[in-house]
Amino acid sequence: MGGLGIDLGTANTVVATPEDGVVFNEPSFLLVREKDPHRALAIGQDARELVGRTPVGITPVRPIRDGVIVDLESARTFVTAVIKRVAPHRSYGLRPNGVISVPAGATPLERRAVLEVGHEAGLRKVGLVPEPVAGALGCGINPLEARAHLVVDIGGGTSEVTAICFGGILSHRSCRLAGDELTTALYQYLRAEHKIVVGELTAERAKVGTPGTPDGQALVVEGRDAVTGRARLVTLEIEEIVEALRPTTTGIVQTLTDCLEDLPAQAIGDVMSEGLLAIGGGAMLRGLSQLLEESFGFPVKTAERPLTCVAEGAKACLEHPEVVAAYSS
Ligand SMILES: Nc1ncnc2c1ncn2[C@@H]1O[C@H](COP(=O)(O)OP(=O)(O)OP(=O)(O)O)[C@@H](O)[C@H]1O
Repeated sequence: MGGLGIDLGTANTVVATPEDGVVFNEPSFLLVREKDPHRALAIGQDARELVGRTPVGITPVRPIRDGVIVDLESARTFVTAVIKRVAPHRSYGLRPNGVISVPAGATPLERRAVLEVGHEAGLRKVGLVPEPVAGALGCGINPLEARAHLVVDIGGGTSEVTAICFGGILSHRSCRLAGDELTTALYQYLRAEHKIVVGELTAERAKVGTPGTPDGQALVVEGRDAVTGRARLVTLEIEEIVEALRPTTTGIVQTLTDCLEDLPAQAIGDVMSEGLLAIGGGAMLRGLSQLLEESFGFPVKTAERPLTCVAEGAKACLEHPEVVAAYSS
């Protein structure tokens, strides 16, 4: 059976299909003409690259904030363009079915907005699944078994901590301390401590690290001196980055603590023996899994593919509608 598993994220949108796996994995950005907001000029990476250098009359839009749709019209334009991009090459028939992930804490109104956008963007049947449930499924965990699983999803806009068991949510907490906030914290640290102003993309690169370089290697960051305005380089040791981000990561630890406090004792036993599953791009932050293990004393397993496991789980739901049905309320 065909169809699309869709993770509509604040930072990235990922689409997976049963036939081909991940077929779209790009930033949730859209570029439109102000006079014609229904037509996408560019989406994803192409649109993201133009941020900060768009000509007059053209606007970059992020239709998703904190995991939920903030602008129905641009979300519809964005999702329609994404489906057009991934669907023509495949034999889905005219209107593919879709399962879309939503934050576990989404309100009924926010869930309805996603359903509406899915239908209007051309999907035939649309199912919704909570992100931690999809993420767990995408990592090979059965979210219907009679055993508690604790999932932390550190995305672009929010960190969500959710305990799931037997088709239901045991406890859930979320905070707005996630990838975007970590990037902002690093930007502010560089300005305050090193008197250097960097671009958003530079701060993001410093947070993520350079692919292919060893984890402990220092980073050289380029920016503008806050006083003289001249270009300047700063070398940042990894330990310094970890410390600069400490106030934000401590907030994420607090959210986990709050969620654990709501858990029944029997479920705590499951979590102690099985540990915590960390998903979302922020789960790859250097030093984070060690911090969580030190704070809670149980193992932390970072997903093998933290950025795509939610879409892969949503795709798996196409073949397991019982998961969508169980977690639909
Ligand atoms: N190696 C890395 N280290 C730290 N952060 C990373 C790394 N790779 C990606 N990120 C961050 O992960 C975030 C994106 O994660 P993800 O795609 O899971 O979020 P999202 O699903 O779009 O957001 P949300 O769940 O809030 O809607 C970005 O802030 C990005 O900077």
